[in-house]
Amino acid sequence: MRVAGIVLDGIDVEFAKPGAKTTVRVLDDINLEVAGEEFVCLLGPSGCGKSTALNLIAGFVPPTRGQAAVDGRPVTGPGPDRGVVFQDANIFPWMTVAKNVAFGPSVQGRLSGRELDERVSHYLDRVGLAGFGDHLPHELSGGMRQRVGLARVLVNDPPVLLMDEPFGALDAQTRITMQELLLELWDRDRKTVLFVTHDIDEALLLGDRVAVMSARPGRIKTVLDVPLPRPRSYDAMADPAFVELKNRLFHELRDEERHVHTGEGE
Ligand SMILES: Nc1ncnc2c1ncn2[C@@H]1O[C@H](COP(=O)(O)OP(=O)(O)OP(=O)(O)O)[C@@H](O)[C@H]1O
Repeated sequence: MRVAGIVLDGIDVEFAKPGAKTTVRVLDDINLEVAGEEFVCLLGPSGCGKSTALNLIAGFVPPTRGQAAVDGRPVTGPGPDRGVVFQDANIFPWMTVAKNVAFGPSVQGRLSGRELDERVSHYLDRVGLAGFGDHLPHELSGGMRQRVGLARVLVNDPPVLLMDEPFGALDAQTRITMQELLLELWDRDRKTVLFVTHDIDEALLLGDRVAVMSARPGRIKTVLDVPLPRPRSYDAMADPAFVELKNRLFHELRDEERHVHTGEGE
């Protein structure tokens, strides 16, 4: 099956300044193509517009200029072809894990009760939560809640996954476990992924390419290939190619952080 790609073509996004009649430009002439089944990480300093770019592809934010397209169709709003995973797992606290995962497909109403149960247990199994279907979210750790968040999106089988720092709130060890889980899921069931992060290790461990954004207004400053073999695991971080790329990205990001702190580009 051909999987949808993403195209950002000449995108500007401007927001109204609170209390003023002027606008502030957050994204400036963003051009980026993510091929079908490609995993691209969007890396940049805080406030450079990474989430805005992701929200634009998700259809939550309209462009001021330019156009975003998924699978060749212009993005005009949210749609089932794009699954979005946020830092906060975004799960309903009053529903069991299984009911949370079943929520999307049950709203669509296309599956029989039995098909839905099978699908939910399949995805719970895939994210390592077999046996936790009856638990309530408050009974789970942060990592487990994020597994539920992933299953909730994967169960709809969207061809495109948009992930906004999904592991950003987790402790270091859990974060690595979740990164390895995502690698394993993606290796088996390729999707087109745009993954926002400000963590260089995470970007290099996960991505086929890393697009580095400049400080505000956000532009795509550099796009690096990550030629590390797959399947990857945490051990990839010891690869000399990883260390070299990390060094390059560190300097790219440090330059941009300096712009943030000196107010350049505002
Ligand atoms: N809806 C909005 N209205 C006005 N300003 C906004 C809106 N959304 C984002 N911004 C501003 O746009 C800028 C970029 O925000 P965005 O969240 O996209 O950056 P980011 O790179 O994801 O940041 P971080 O890494 O800190 O999460 C920020 O200055 C933010 O305050």
